[in-house]
Amino acid sequence: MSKQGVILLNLGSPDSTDVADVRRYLREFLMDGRVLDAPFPIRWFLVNCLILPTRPRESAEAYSEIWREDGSPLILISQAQQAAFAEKLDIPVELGMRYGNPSTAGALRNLLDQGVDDLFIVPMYPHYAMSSYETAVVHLMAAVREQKPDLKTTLLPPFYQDPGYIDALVKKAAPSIKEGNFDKLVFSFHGIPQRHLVKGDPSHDHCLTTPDCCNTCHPAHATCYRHQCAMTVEKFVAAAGLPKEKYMLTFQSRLGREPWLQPYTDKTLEELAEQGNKRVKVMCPAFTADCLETLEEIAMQGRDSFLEAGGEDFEQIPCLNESPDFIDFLAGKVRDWQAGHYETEKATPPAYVER
Ligand SMILES: C=CC1=C(C)c2cc3[nH]c(cc4nc(cc5[nH]c(cc1n2)c(C)c5CCC(=O)O)C(CCC(=O)O)=C4C)c(C)c3C=C
Ligand SMILES: [Fe+2]
Ligand SMILES: [Fe+2]
Repeated sequence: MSKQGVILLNLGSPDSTDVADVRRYLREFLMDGRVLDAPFPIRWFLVNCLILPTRPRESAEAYSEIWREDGSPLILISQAQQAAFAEKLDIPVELGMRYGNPSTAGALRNLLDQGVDDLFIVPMYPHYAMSSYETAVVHLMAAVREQKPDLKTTLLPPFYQDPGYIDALVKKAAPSIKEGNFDKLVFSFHGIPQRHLVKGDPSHDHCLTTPDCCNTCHPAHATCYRHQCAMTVEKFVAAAGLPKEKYMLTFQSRLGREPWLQPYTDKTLEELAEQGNKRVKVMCPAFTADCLETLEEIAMQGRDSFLEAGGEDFEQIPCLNESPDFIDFLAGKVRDWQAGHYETEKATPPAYVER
């Protein structure tokens, strides 16, 4: 008899708002070759000589604005998701962060200590990006190799257009949008460098080769973050019945000088206000838990710049967090796995025949 377990993966927060803790977290985050993908010596120079001397202080201040009495919102919300999830299932559920604590290796160890030998992996990212979904999974699989190479594992694919996820998003937004009392709903996704899209295109012949590449059927979309974000928006507005003039898709949180996915959220919010849009709602579907990027960058900085540019009413619609519809949706995925609806990763290669 095998023993099943679930691991939820997210990116993580610093342990506290102390500059030293934020520096340690940023070093781990930015030395990840899937986040800053320059060759190691250049990455080392960028991180240690250009970013770490100043950014930890600025980031620590930003974290202090959103920090709760008992810790980081991202960690606390993720733990609440874990608890809500565990209540729905009768198997162990652990939470592992890519950077910082609780660590992915520790979460795996806890599951193995409980005798788990069949693991369902749930990256809490609806969209595939090298710097979110991929790095979290690769990091876990390195821990699996170290701790129990023969562990049976099954991976939940990105769920960016799954009707259950879209339905949970629509229900979350409903109290804010159902009266139609807004000029624009902005879907703001965490950005990535444009270069990452091209790098992640397995066909080497699609992403960003034409302006509307994301609307053309192509196998590259299995790993195309921009396509997957656009699909989330398309499915959402179809389900919510929103006309084209009522919404926009933008990308936030850029870092460095190279071009990231556009349009940029910060510039768009100012432009919207300048064009006379008085009431704006923003939702951030790339995050399943509220965090620095939603609570500080959007709900504080975004609000300030929108109001300063002439806007009057601004709302950041909360992420899915521990909303019952979202937890039910994920619990349904676990039940599908338990019912054998996912293929296992084990495949027997054909015998090698010498010619
Ligand atoms: C959709 C999810 C995310 C993608 C894609 C992503 C890409 C990405 N991020 C950075 C740089 C930073 N991100 C930081 C924090 C952070 N990012 C995400 C999600 C995605 N990042 C989360 C959930 C968080 C954690 C927020 C929290 O509440 O703790 C940070 C640290 C904070 C700061 O100093 O701004 C950095 C730095 C890059 C460069 C990148 C793509 C290449
Ligand atoms: Fe990020
Ligand atoms: Fe694309």
